[in-house]
Amino acid sequence: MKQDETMKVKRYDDTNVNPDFVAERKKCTFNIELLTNIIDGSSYLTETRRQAQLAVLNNESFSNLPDRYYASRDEAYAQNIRKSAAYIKLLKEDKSISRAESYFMQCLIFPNEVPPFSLHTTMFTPTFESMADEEQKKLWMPRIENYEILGTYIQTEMGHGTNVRGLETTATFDPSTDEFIIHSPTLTSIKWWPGGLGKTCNCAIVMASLITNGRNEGIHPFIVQLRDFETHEPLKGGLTIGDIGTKLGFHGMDNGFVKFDQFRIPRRNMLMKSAKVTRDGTYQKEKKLEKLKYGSMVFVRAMLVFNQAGQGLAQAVTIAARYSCVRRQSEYAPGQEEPHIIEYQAQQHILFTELAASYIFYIAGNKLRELYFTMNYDIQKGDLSDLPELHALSAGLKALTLDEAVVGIERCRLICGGHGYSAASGIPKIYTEVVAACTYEGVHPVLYLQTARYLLKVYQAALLSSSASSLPDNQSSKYIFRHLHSERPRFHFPLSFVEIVEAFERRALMCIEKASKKLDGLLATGRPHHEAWNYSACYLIRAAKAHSHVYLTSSVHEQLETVRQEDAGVYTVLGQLFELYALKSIVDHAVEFIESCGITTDQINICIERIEALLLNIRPNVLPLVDAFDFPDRLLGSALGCYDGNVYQRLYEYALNSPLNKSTVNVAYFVYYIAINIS
Ligand SMILES: CCCCCCCC/C=C\CCCCCCCC(=O)SCCNC(=O)CCNC(=O)[C@H](O)C(C)(C)COP(=O)(O)OP(=O)(O)OC[C@H]1O[C@@H](n2cnc3c(N)ncnc32)[C@H](O)[C@@H]1OP(=O)(O)O
Ligand SMILES: Cc1cc2nc3c(=O)[nH]c(=O)nc-3n(C[C@H](O)[C@H](O)[C@H](O)COP(=O)(O)OP(=O)(O)OC[C@H]3O[C@@H](n4cnc5c(N)ncnc54)[C@H](O)[C@@H]3O)c2cc1C
Repeated sequence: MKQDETMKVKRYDDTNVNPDFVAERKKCTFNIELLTNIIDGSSYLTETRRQAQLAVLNNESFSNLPDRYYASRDEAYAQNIRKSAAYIKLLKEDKSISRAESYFMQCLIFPNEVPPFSLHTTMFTPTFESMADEEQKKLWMPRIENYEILGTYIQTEMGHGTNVRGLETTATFDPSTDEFIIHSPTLTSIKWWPGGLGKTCNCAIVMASLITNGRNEGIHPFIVQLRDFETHEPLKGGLTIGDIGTKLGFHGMDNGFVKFDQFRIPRRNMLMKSAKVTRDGTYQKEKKLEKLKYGSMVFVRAMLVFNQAGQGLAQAVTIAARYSCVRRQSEYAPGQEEPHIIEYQAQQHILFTELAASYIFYIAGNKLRELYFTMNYDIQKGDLSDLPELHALSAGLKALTLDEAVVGIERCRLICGGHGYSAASGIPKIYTEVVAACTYEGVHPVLYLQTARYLLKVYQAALLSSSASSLPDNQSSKYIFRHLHSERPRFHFPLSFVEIVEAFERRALMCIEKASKKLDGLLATGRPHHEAWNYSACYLIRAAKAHSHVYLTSSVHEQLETVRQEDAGVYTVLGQLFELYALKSIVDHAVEFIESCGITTDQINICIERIEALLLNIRPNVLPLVDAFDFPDRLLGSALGCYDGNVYQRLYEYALNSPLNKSTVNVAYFVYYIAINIS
């Protein structure tokens, strides 16, 4: 990115900071900058992010006016389009902007929003790059990279989302014209939900059932132009396109629908890397590459762990923590000043356990992102051996971390009392964005079941093997082999970090064993496989959750081992957060740990006591620990969570800006009450 000499705006306003915050920050016992570097991945990435954020703050085109919480849907969409145009213009003009820089910029330009063009970068382009053949890439990629083509990813239909194989849209090959005819045969086959489809994108990858020579060959991807490149009008020839209307959140996003009515596209618009239809209508496929078509779902699921679960929860925690250090309430000691609400143990228990969870999701999410890029390198070269592992891991972790994050975000809102319910707190916006991710890219029961399917296969393999050596080191399920053939250790309390990881592994192994037994038991009674599978779902889902917890604890433990060599202060606080998250999970799932690890209820009580001790340990560092996330105020968009702690002044300004305050007597009130009473 070109450096701008005129950069003047600071990321924080560090003048006029609330004195309570100054006192809180003095209590810090560790090096905040080092922790920030760990969260970002390196000091280089911290610096890159800060430069990118400064570039956004210094550029007036990226302002959030009209106020994002008062904007109507029309205004919210228009604002996103204005900012998108400025952002894309910048990317086109400054080719030195790296991928990382553009990512950091995008997060701040569209705070807690998925902007209308985002499907272009997260799904459309990756799917095209992965599924198109070399000739197709040469033809299309320059216009895709140049944003002349702005694409979305069209898969879900009004009647089918989860069951991708059940999609009804057809792409029938017509050899007389060398074209595919895309068609929505029913109301339920209308494509529904794709981001940016309603008003913004001019092209799309459309997933449809390929029919050639009278045979249905299953779901395949096609690149389809939807709008005229000059006028942006929907193309003629059988397209009805629109916006699907108001949703829980995503107000600035035009999630859309499209009905295809015998719409024709050239044969070569089918993406032909792993399967193709020749000029005479012959269908050929490379079976080994078949699952590549699901690749972009794996990509986004893997990214959502750090991007939505980690970052979303961390933002809500930052807001709740800062507010808790400002807000005073209730008489604690008779006759004395009201304490900050952070001093109440009940507040600490919620806040600090969510703080711990946000660190765990962030750090494990970063590791998963790295793993994705490492494994995907081979996958794209045609070696798909790591794909099942990557699919199982990303599906389970997407589900588990987002399930826990949305509950955590809501808990953070609740511990802010009444002001948490105001949009000005920033938390409602974070919640509506993050909870969307619980639905898109796959609903969670379905994703857990995908993970469980993989785990049972690994378990079966482990039963037949006597060592773990047959699994590569990067496989997260290697513990199944290791523990299946080894004695359960005696756990000592309080648990060491190494013991914590092993306890999670033992619990997961037990859940997998139980799921396997349940399934086998039902099969043994003569039930067909699909029925036995369905009635084992509760066991299978428990196994998938337990396995995902193993990845969270083991990957953060691995990070802790590195930090231990680097800095004692950071190691201590990160270790406290790790322990708190782990012990709370053990207490929450006590029955499973008692049964799998041979521990007692008394030992669970030791964990409960230890949690209380950890709350006291974490207390002095609470503000520095959220400062380490290094979120600019603009990203948080919160009167309660700003860096300077001037909560009440900002709340008052927010209220004064309410559109309802533009007049002293409201027009509607005048018309329906005063005018009627007068007559
Ligand atoms: C540094 C960069 C940072 C970037 C940051 C980015 C942040 C992003 C933030 C914000 C942007 C996002 C904005 C919104 C985007 C929203 C987009 C959408 O929502 S698009 C719609 C998604 N739709 C679903 O997810 C449907 C869910 N359904 C499915 O996934 C499948 O169809 C499923 C799993 C239910 C299929 O089930 P079956 O049983 O019918 O499977 P069969 O198709 O027959 O396949 C069976 C085999 O394929 C494997 N498989 C299934 N899915 C796989 C996959 N994804 N990858 C690999 N293998 C897969 C299975 O494990 C199985 O393998 P075996 O036979 O056991 O070996
Ligand atoms: C904000 C948002 C953005 C989106 N963006 C896009 C996009 O860009 N492109 C796109 O193509 N799609 C998009 N989607 C669609 C999204 O991917 C689907 O909504 C999602 O995959 C779920 O499908 P469905 O809505 O049909 O739910 P269904 O599949 O009908 O599921 C409904 C419920 O039934 C249960 N269920 C269903 N099947 C099973 C099963 N096999 N086992 C157990 N339980 C089951 C689950 O509880 C599930 O929640 C978006 C959705 C949202 C909310």
